[in-house]
This record gives sequence, structure tokens and C-alpha cells, in this order.
Amino acid sequence: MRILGIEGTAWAASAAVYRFDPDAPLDADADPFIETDAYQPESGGLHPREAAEHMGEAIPAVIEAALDAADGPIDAVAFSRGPGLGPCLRIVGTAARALAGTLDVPLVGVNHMIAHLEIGRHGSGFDSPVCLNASGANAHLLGYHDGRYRVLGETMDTGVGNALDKFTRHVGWSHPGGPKVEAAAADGEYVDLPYVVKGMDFSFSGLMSAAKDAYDEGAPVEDVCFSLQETTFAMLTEVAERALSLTGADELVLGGGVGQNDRLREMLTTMCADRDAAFYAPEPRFLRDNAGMIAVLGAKMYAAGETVAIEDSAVDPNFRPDAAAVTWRDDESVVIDPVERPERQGAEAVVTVGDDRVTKRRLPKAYRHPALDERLRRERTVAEARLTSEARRHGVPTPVVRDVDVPAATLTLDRVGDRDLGAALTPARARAVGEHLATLHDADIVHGDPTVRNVRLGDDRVFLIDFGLGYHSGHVEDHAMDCHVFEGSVRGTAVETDADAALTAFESGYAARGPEAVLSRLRDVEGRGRYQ
Ligand SMILES: C[C@@H](O)[C@H](NC(=O)OP(=O)(O)OC[C@H]1O[C@@H](n2cnc3c(N)ncnc32)[C@H](O)[C@@H]1O)C(=O)O
Ligand SMILES: Nc1ncnc2c1ncn2[C@@H]1O[C@H](COP(=O)(O)OP(=O)(O)OP(=O)(O)O)[C@@H](O)[C@H]1O
Ligand SMILES: [Fe+2]
Repeated sequence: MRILGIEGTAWAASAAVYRFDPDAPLDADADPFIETDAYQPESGGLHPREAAEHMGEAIPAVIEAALDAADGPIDAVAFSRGPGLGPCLRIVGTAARALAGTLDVPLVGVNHMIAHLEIGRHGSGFDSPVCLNASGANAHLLGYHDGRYRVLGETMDTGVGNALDKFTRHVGWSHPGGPKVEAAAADGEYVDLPYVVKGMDFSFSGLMSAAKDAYDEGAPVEDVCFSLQETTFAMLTEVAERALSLTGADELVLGGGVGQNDRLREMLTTMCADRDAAFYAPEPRFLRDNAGMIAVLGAKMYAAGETVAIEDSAVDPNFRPDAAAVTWRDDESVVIDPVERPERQGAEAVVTVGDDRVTKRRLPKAYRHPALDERLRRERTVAEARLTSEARRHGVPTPVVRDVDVPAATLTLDRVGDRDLGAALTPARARAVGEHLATLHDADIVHGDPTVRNVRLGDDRVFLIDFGLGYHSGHVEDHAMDCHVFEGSVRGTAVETDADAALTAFESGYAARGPEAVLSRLRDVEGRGRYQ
């Protein structure tokens, strides 16, 4: 069989043909033919109108080249339905419908972000990886769970490539900026920049403003580029490690154009090796936008009967990866391990659990620059000690802190509970988490990482642990983010009906003690389209 794939969400006008045997497992070595015509802006960043003009001009020829290479009949036409720039998507949608009509074959509507993930799963042969998408307009972590790709974490503002591109625009370099940052970084030295991770979500806006300011104030551009890479990629690597830790997965794949960066791949390789996880990054032509990934996912969807009628095939510029039902696979990624082990490797620390006491050591992370590593381990050890105690004074059950050794980044805590919430979620327990978070927020404390792994269950009490990402804030936005982190961790690990019941209870617990404004901001946070 032959699937023709068409990609055109932004800069890449691309078409591909993928041949496969529908009666055999997909062959990871069978190479799609790919033809791409890239849009290169004359100045500044991507202009949506110019990008669409380029798309309109370039698409017919790349499709022609793919049809020539097909060397036989096409069985289906797959195209990127979104997310992406509306004007580009509409051109590609129209071309795909016309072609499917002319060839009289079915149409397959592909989610571009899922395609970035599936091409890695396909190439690696992994069963159930967590996927880090590091692309221009997006940055997020996906894990397959309960019939969908769940968004375990994502950028709260711009995509990672766009963030780098904005910095290079500021210093007058041409688009795309990512490769230029990488080249300049080779001669740079480290300077401190803001590092923002909230649970498995993260933000680049403060970091990029600080980088621009540093440059404007005379810091050598090589140093800023070096530090931008060190900081941005350490954030992505950290959240990827958190996602592995939360879901119990031991495979990671990378997708997206920023994945072409050697330093990012090096950090992910180191992180995975240190926790005995397998890592796979596709070759560059499958990382950046390309129709090969659309054709390969198109083949899987087609084989599963996932075609779309012309009248239902409208494009969607905000097509989120968790909006697509995944009908072409039936295994499961999330394996919550309910066994209480005496030594646990969390995402950040090694925790040794004794009869009454627990020792938590934040060991150095080899993937991070030593200066950044030192700073994070110290700041988080101090924050955890302080906020764990402060929370308890406000009536939230937390472990008593027995000892703090800041230079060794080590805490000794009372042992609390006998299970993590992830292993035994109920509405009543989720409700208690809602009450506890509202109590913290009322005292201007943000937990920073309230996932189901950071809630411990005692006989009749629900404890919050792991305040290392916590800080003081009275802002509604920060309080809503805390709730968002909890809800994301429930959605990413519990089956839908259990998650629905738990989150209803969580929100009613929150509402009983906290202001309505936080829950309504939570709806805004969830609804924000992040394609910008
Ligand atoms: C929706 C779709 O249109 C969008 N596609 C996209 O952003 O193109 P992609 O090919 O995945 O990524 C392009 C980005 O990748 C960055 N990039 C390319 N090479 C890089 C490198 N060596 N280091 C860092 N960034 C790099 C570029 O600067 C640019 O921002 C997306 O996937 O988000
Ligand atoms: N005080 C405690 N009492 C009992 N168990 C604990 C305690 N502190 C930690 N644990 C156990 O160790 C695990 C990891 O601890 P913690 O979350 O503090 O580390 P971490 O490295 O920050 O992990 P992650 O970032 O993955 O949540 C917890 O999920 C819990 O099972
Ligand atoms: Fe992309």
C-alpha cells in the first residue's frame, strides 16, 4: 500500500510517500520518500501571509514529486489538520481534498504534534514512550494513557523554537535562530538566567526577556546563547525526567525541529542513561517539520480505519494532541508502581525510606551545567525545608523536618503515610488535596509541584510532600497553576471516569476553602491556545 502525506502547518511545504504492507507490522526501516520546499523569510520571523503565499506556490510541485516517486497507485491521502497557521493549513487541506477526490481514495486527517511523536515511536520500536516535542511553535510532553495522548506538561507561553528565534531577532540575526544560537554557544560561558518549571509545565517568557536584557547590557552574545541553551534545555530535560518518574515509563523519544540541537540531545541522553531509561531521537529530517511523519502516522491511522469524510475534514489551527482519539494502538504507557520501595529515585532526588525517617538527597544531575545544578539543588533544598514547616503551621499535614544539610542538598524528614495518592486515588482524598491547596494559597504559599506522587496517604490523613518547587505568592494565576498541575497529573495517570470523579471532588474541596476566582482562572489556563 502507498500513503501520500502532505505537511504544511507553517514553513515546510512537504509531500511524502510511504509504502507499507497492511498485513505486516510497520517496518521501521522502510523509508518514506520526502520532498520539501522551505519558506525562508526575507527579514524578521515567519509572516503568516507570506508563509501562506509560499505554501500555495510550493505545494503543487512537492506533491507532483511525491506522486512521481510513488511509482504505483496511492491508497490514501494523509494531511496535517493542525495545529498550525490557519492560512497555511487551509491551503494544504484544500490540496489534500482535491487530490483525494481526483484519485478517488480516502482522506486521513493527521494531528501534526502526534505525528512528531509517532515518527519517534516508529523509528525506535519502543512500546510506550513518553515523548518530548521540542518544536518551533510548541513544547510539550505527551504520554499515551486511556485511549489518548495526554499532555503531561507544556509551555505556558511560547514554543521553544519561537523563544530562541525571538532572541536572535532581537540581536539582528536571520530566521531561523535556533541553529545560530547553537553555533554561537560553542564559544560561550555560563551566566545565570531565570529557570521556571511548575510541575511538568514551564515558561520561557521571563527567561527570554532576561536574555535580551543581558545582551543589551553588554554581555557577550556567545555567553547569552550558551546560557540560553543550558537553561532552556535543562528545563526541558527536567520536565521529561519528571514525566518518566510520574508515569513509571522507561522510554523517551524526542520530536520537533529544536531536537536537531546536539546539546539538547546530549542532555536527554545523559538524563535517560542515569535513570536506566532508553532514549531515541529520530534523524534530523524526521525531527523538523516533514511530510514523512504525516505519511507514516497516516498509514497507521488508515490501517486502523481512521479516515475522514471530506465534509468533516476542516482544518483546526488549535488542534490539541489530546483532542484526537487514538484508535491505532491499544497498549498502555502509565504503569504506576504501587510497591513501597526502601530506596526511590524520584525525578529530582534519591529518597531512602526508613522506619520512621526519610532521607532525601538531591544528587548532582550530570546533564546540567554545574553552576545551574548547584543553584537549583541549594534553592530547592532551602525552599523545601522552609515551606514544608510553614505549611504545617497553617494546618496542612506535612512531614516534620528533622535536619537540613544545605551544602549536601540533603533533608531528613519524618516518614508520613503508607502510599502515594497515585496508587490509591479516591474522590475523598482528592477533595482533601483541594482543601489543603486552598489553605496553602490563603497563606500565600504555592506548592509548585502538587502531583499525585507528592501526596501521601496515612490512615486518616492526606499529607503534602516535596515542596522543593514551592514559593510565596498571592497571585490568582500562580494558585490556578498549582491546581492545574494537580489536575494534569490526575488526567495523566487515572482512567477518565476516575479522574472525572476525583477532579470534581478536588474542586469542591478547593471551593470550600478558597476563592472562586482561582477555579475560574483554572478554566482560562486550560483553554489557552498555545499556538503563537
Ligand atoms: C505547528 C508546526 O508548524 C510547528 N513547526 C515548527 O515549529 O517547525 P519545526 O521544524 O518543528 O521547528 C522549527 C524550529 O526549530 C528551531 N531549530 C532548528 N534547528 C535548531 C537547532 N540546531 N537548535 C535549536 N533550534 C533549532 C528553529 O529555530 C525553529 O524555531 C510545530 O511543530 O510546533
Ligand atoms: N516524608 C516522606 N514519607 C514517606 N514517603 C516519602 C516521604 N518523602 C518522600 N517519600 C517517598 O519518596 C517519593 C519521592 O519523594 P519526593 O517526591 O520528595 O522526591 P522527588 O525526587 O522530588 O520526586 P518527584 O519529583 O518525582 O515527585 C515520594 O513519591 C514518596 O513515595
Ligand atoms: Fe512541527
